[in-house]
Formats: sequence, structure tokens, C-alpha cells
Amino acid sequence: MILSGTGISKSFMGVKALCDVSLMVEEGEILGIIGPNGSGKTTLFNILSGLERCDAGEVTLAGKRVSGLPSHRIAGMGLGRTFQNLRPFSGLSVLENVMAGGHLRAPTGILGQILGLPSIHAAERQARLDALQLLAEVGLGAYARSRSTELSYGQTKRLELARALNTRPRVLLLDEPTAGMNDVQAAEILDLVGAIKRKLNLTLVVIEHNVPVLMRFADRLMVLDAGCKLTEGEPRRVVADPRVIEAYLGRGA
Ligand SMILES: Nc1ncnc2c1ncn2[C@@H]1O[C@H](COP(=O)(O)OP(=O)(O)OP(=O)(O)O)[C@@H](O)[C@H]1O
Repeated sequence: MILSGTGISKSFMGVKALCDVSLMVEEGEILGIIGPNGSGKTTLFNILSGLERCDAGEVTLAGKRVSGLPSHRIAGMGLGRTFQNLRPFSGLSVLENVMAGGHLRAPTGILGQILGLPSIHAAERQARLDALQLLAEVGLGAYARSRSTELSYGQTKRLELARALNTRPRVLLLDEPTAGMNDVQAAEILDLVGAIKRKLNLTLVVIEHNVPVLMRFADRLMVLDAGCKLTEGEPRRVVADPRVIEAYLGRGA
């Protein structure tokens, strides 16, 4: 098991966003997370990645307890993520945006940077090559020098993916990677994510509203409803569960 959350609870000013939620993610698997709006999906990602602290519970990554650590430490230990709302650095080029995610791995210290040691230049060159390679992988090779603001919405989603991959994650949390896309575009981006996952031997946890698309992609689904885990398991069995149909698709569905 590469990622686990045990008994995670979180309230915001008395509103229970998560209530005793546990999850186990095996190395190499794709876990899909679904649930109605406000059911706690993003809060769960925020806790797993260290952006929010849980009120109770524990998160482990590759057997090490990470709950309580700052998000950059958890990222450095191999947990990457993308965000539901796109937020590229608008003043930077596409390439620079990807490289900004890679500084976690920079082998050289601040003193070396001030002194401009040759090893820094070699490291910078390598970082640039790595970022260009990732841009090519996500289909943005031709846009390396463009401003990130010149990219279309779908291309910005790909940039977010490249940026997250540049932290060299073992586990990648994807928050609505296909939001705002039609089914064809959604299938296309998930095909790309799947190919990268296989190539880099990643483990994925994916929040997604497009259930039919996610069903084809995920090995397992977990359903949140009002901050509680409703059920989890094999995708077809989960979406046929009457409790899931009622909670997720609405009463009378
Ligand atoms: N920072 C915050 N302050 C106050 N309440 C919050 C905060 N973050 C989340 N919440 C509340 O916690 C609950 C869960 O929100 P969360 O964003 O995790 O749900 P979600 O399942 O990701 O929703 P969506 O599908 O709409 O993105 C909601 O009631 C939300 O209003």
C-alpha cells in the first residue's frame, strides 16, 4: 500500500466536510473518487497533500506518516497533485511553469546559486531538458516558449499535468482532470494520463464528475456523500448500488 488515510475527519466552522474517512491505495492502481458537490472530495485531497490539516486521523505515504507535514515536504516525498481550478503562473512561459515545479529536486543550495557554480548550470540545463521532455509527453512541445496565458483551457490542463509530473511523484492526485471537457476530449486526456501512468509507473487518485469516463479508467471507485464514505469497490458494482444512485444522481434517479 503506497497511500493511506485512516479515520480522517475535518470540520470548517462547525460544518463537517469529512467524517471518519479511510482509504487505502495500492501501488500502481487507479482509484477514482466520486460524489455530489460539497461531499468532501477536494478537502480529502487537501488533507492527503498537506494543504489542510485534518482534525483527526492519519495519512501515510509509502509507509511513512505524513499528516502534519507541510505540503512541500509531502510533495518532496513523492505525492504530486493538480488542482480543480487552473492556476498557472501567468507571468511565466509554459516551460518556466513546468520548471517551477521541479525546484523541489534541485540538487544545489542557495550558496551555489549565488556563486553561479558550474554544477548549477548543468543542473539548470538538465532541469530544462526534463521539463521540455514532459511538455512533449503531454502534447505541448510546440508551446514551450509561449506565455501560459496564451494556452487554451484544454492545453492549460495539460500544462498542469506536466507541472505536477515534474515533481517526480510516485502518487499523483488529479482533481477533475476532465472538468469542462466533452466526452471525446475527456477520454483523450485520460488516455494520455493512462499512458504516462504506465510509462512512469505511477499510482493515481482521480476526482471526477464524469462517471462514465471515470468508470472506464479507474480500477476502483470510492463514493463520498456529505463527508462520509458511502461505499467503494469495483466501478460497475459501485455505480449500480442504489445508495450511490440516490446520493450521486439525485433522489428519484
Ligand atoms: N476552506 C473552507 N472553509 C469553509 N468551508 C469549506 C472549506 N473548504 C470546504 N468547505 C466545505 O466543506 C464541504 C466539502 O467541500 P469540498 O470542496 O471538499 O467538496 P467537493 O466534494 O470537492 O465539492 P465539489 O464537487 O463541488 O468540488 C462543503 O460544505 C464546503 O462548503
